[in-house]
Amino acid sequence: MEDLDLVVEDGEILRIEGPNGSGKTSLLKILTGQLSPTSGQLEWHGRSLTKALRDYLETLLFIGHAPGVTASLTAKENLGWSAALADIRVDDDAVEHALANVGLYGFEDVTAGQLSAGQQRRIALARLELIPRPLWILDEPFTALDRAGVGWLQERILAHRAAGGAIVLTTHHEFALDERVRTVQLGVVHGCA
Ligand SMILES: Nc1ncnc2c1ncn2[C@@H]1O[C@H](COP(=O)(O)OP(=O)(O)OP(=O)(O)O)[C@@H](O)[C@H]1O
Repeated sequence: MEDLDLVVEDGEILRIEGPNGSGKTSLLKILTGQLSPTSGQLEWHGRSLTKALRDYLETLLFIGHAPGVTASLTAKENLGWSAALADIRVDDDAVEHALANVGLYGFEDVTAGQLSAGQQRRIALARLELIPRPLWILDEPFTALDRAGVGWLQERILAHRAAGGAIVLTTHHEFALDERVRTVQLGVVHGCA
């Protein structure tokens, strides 16, 4: 990545585009504090991200390329752990409600390893329902979702923006958000066209 200069405002969707290997996931790792850039700087509310990292991470909800669920835990346990790691106190009803909202009613007590790829992705996405954070950073969130799941996620993203939230995402999927989605194009990787 070179000459990358971007600002993400409240109430904005920023889509990172680029071919395989162009650095989309690496950029998201930099934006989530998991990787340090070799040069350049990141700021959050005018403060250097290095200094503001703790405060920044409390505003952030990151869902990575892999669903990040533990196969041996049930859907409910996975989501409960996610909430605990985010320091959010939730009761069983809230967890079950979030799972129902992502279409996992009746699967609450099934271990994630026994669920399909799309259902595991839905457990991860249930964090969006349960953990209130203004900034969402989502790496390929549409992966493995069926048409209904894609529709739900599109609506959820638009609702988050309408509520003043910000979303940074990567996706290879064509999706129907709207013309107000800003796009950053990362470099071309040579190879198959
Ligand atoms: N852990 C790593 N160590 C060394 N190089 C890495 C590492 N992770 C990624 N890279 C390099 O960075 C490049 C960009 O990888 P990245 O995962 O950011 O691409 P991407 O745009 O997200 O790709 P895709 O569309 O396939 O998900 C890779 O081709 C690889 O050369």
